[in-house]
Amino acid sequence: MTAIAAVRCGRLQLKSSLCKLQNWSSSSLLSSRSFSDSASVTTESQKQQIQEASPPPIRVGFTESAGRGVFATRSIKSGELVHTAKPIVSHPSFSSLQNHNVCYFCLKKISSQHAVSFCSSQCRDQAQAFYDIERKVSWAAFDDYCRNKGLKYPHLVKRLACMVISGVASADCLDILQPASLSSEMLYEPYLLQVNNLLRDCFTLTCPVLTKKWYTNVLARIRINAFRVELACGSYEDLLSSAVACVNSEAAIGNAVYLLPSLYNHDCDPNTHIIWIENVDARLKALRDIDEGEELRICYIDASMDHNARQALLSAGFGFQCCCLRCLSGD
Ligand SMILES: C[S@@+](CC[C@H](N)C(=O)[O-])C[C@H]1O[C@@H](n2cnc3c(N)ncnc32)[C@H](O)[C@@H]1O
Repeated sequence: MTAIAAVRCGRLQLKSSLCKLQNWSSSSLLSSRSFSDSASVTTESQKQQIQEASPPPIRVGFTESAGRGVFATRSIKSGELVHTAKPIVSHPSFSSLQNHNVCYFCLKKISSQHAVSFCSSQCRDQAQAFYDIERKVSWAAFDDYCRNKGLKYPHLVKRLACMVISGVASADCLDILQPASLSSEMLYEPYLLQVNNLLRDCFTLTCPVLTKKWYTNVLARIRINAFRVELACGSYEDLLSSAVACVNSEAAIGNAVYLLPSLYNHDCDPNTHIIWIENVDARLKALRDIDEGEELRICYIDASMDHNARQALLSAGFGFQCCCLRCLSGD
């Protein structure tokens, strides 16, 4: 289903969801941060106050050809932090778990003896409810299968399932996001059935909402909305290569799905990028001056690829043909 079709099919639901999204202050998933790194702002506490006082200078609206998108409500300066976002769901990568080097909740770098460790008591507390569920189940078969097949999304589904069972997330929390169209061949791919069976078997204590339909719906949304989380190694600028989503990488510390960042459309010459400095909390920063009313777009893939490779990846991974100015120029 294309973006437009998805919007048409779910108009009523999307309208009410959009109203919720525009009500920034009531959304616990968004932090209302927006500030300029100007010289007049000198101290961290002043920055903090401004961040907390200002709503982000953006709104969600409909584009002409790419479904919903994010638009500037005022001019935004190059380098400005547009907003930050906490994930709806996240999970460390296999290599992070193997190397015991990230917090199991926020993905902050740590060094530990165990695959499951937390960087702070706050992270432990926030993870407690779903981790208690997770610990009741033996995941060995599920983990082995996913590792051998190189699958990362089922881990996001596994964590979301535990969050739903523990009551910290609702079963429909990803419904607002655009789903990928999963072809019938994909739906009946042996691995998908296998993972679904493994997941169902793991929940012998079963939650009635976690049906195969739930799993398929969640996976369809995760497929095009999950970000690969890669820390920016302390450098704030020149991070275009970090502004990628949904591509395989050994460097990734984990994967995560966010609400507002999922509504940014793609451009091969983006005006905004998404970066991670310390942990899974995402920062959306302007890459150049953006005019009021202009759409903010990020790059989903490695922008250094050539035209044909970019088009092929966007078509296969996200189901659209890119018509950005760079692609139209043949670059
Ligand atoms: C992560 S979502 C972005 C938000 C989406 N437009 C929505 O309404 O939820 C990715 C999807 O948006 C659409 N999209 C994003 N960038 C696009 C572009 N440059 N041209 C056409 N469609 C685009 C595609 O359908 C893609 O699968």
